[in-house]
Amino acid sequence: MIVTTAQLFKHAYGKYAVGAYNINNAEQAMGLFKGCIDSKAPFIIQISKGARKYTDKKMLEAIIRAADEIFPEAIFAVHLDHGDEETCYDCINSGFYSSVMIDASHDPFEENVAITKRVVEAAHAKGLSVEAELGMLGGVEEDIVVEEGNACLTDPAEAEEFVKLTGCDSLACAIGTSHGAFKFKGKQSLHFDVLEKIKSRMEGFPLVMHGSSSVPQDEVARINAAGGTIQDSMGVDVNEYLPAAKLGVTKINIDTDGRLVWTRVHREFFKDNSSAFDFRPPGKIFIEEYAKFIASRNELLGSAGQLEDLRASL
Ligand SMILES: O=C(CO)COP(=O)(O)O
Ligand SMILES: O=C[C@H](O)COP(=O)(O)O
Ligand SMILES: [Zn+2]
Ligand SMILES: [Zn+2]
Repeated sequence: MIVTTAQLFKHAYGKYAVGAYNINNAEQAMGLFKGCIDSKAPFIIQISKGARKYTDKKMLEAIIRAADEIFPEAIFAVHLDHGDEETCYDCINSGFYSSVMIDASHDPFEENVAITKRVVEAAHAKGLSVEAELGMLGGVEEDIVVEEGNACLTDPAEAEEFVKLTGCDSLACAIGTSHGAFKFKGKQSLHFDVLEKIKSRMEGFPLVMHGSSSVPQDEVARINAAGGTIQDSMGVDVNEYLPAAKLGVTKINIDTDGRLVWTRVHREFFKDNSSAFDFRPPGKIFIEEYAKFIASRNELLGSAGQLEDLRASL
């Protein structure tokens, strides 16, 4: 069942975070739905601009609608990830999306406010919610690369002002994470001090954490043992998901870690079966492994086991 992100956030706020997972194809959809049903968790499907172009946005929509029929117990929202203004309007008018993210965080503050305001107006007129972004994460997102030194944390006073000015429904804050597989050289903690300050100014307002993959070291080691050359790096400490959730982070975005599962499964499969050429055997393994990965993340986010309580509240 497709619901709004607002319904998911209302149930989760201050207690747990809803996992927001990017998908691009049928295998990811099957693994995601299976993992969320196995762990009894609500979830958010994220669709990036790149995912909309990978096969075709209509193909992805059809896959998700089919998954909804195959897994009738599932409760989820469909969200545009890192949208520009034009893509936001396309999604708002599609009748399929629950919410959109307008990411104008790379523009100056005033510009970010103006663009976000326009999207909020269009989205609210059709009953959709809007996630906006303030501050700048490091790493790679779509075609933008932000070097570590240029990333900047969200300013709590600015965040409060931004939300007042734009009327957005949730805010992606930069609290020390970055996109992609190359996050931190050593172990690093989230900036809980910044998060606490943001929360104290905006009690009850849902915050979003991007760049939340953990880049599991054993996963990277297995990929490299099977021929990969993924460089040494650390991700977000998974034990910090729940403390962040208690401070108002209601949506946690995880994409890279799922790609690492895909890479490990396929590298190992073809290393062990060098004459194989049927994509279905590794595809089947991937679906199972991705489902297990998703269930493990939902446990850490605290969303596991929330499905029936959420259903009763709708
Ligand atoms: O923020 C994300 C999608 O918007 C994903 O972050 P990761 O690259 O850490 O998985
Ligand atoms: O933040 C970006 C997401 O991980 C989506 O990545 P993508 O644009 O390669 O689909
Ligand atoms: Zn951004
Ligand atoms: Zn992101």
